[in-house]
Amino acid sequence: MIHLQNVSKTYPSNQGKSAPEFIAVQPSSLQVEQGQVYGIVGFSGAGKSTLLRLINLLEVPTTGSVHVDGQDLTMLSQEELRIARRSIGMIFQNFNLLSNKTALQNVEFALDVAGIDAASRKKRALECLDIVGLSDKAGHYPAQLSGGQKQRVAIARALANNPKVLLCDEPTSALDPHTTLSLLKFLKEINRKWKVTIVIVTHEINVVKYLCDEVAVMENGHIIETLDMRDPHVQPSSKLGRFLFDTADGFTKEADYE
Ligand SMILES: Nc1ncnc2c1ncn2[C@@H]1O[C@H](COP(=O)(O)OP(=O)(O)OP(=O)(O)O)[C@@H](O)[C@H]1O
Repeated sequence: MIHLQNVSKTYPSNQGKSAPEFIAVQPSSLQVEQGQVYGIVGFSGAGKSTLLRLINLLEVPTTGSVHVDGQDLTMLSQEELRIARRSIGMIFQNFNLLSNKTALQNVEFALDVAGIDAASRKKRALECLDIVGLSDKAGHYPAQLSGGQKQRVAIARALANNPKVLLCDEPTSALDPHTTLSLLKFLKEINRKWKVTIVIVTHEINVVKYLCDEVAVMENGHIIETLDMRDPHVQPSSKLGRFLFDTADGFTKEADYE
């Protein structure tokens, strides 16, 4: 479903033109099968979000190709890319809801962008709010919703166009443990019920253990190893992988890693 081949991302230095560029993602390859939940873990600044955003070309790769559902997104025109992106939903740590729109209008927005007419838009948006269990909050503004509810609206918006892929950028980082668990259960259900392929960036190894079929461990812009989480005897071979996985309570403290 997703195949990144030798993708890299370099940013110009903010220290002036003569300073060296910054390589956020070193040439990396990654393959995600249809229906998988794929995790990307690592410490802050490792390049996880950048790698995720390369999948829907929110970041244009400096090198390499990005195949999603059989199409090389780097070869598409802007209009073709706009259409291809309907198959790729995304949710963010801070929800990214429009504060001046209600829950319903936020979901409708994604359908509006996709050119769906007003009547069908409302019907589908209500359906999506129902899927996330928020029909009764359709008229509420983001400020009137809890963090977990906001993330559910964001998920409803991401699902509105029936995506094949859902990209999740630290979706539980702003949530308390109880809300996190209920959201993870919900993401699992979306994956199982609607066969949506999920890629999730997280720094919480518990999220990986609960949700992921496979995980890529990132350090300094490199994917240093990938692990099959379906294997009950899976053993990380990298120092960072062992540190992340062996932390007793599953939550990692970067300050403890040397
Ligand atoms: N637009 C940009 N311009 C310049 N540098 C950037 C840009 N976006 C990201 N970076 C840099 O690239 C590196 C990787 O960032 P990225 O957000 O991908 O890391 P991350 O692993 O997701 O970290 P976090 O968990 O803190 O979000 C960081 O050092 C960051 O400062």
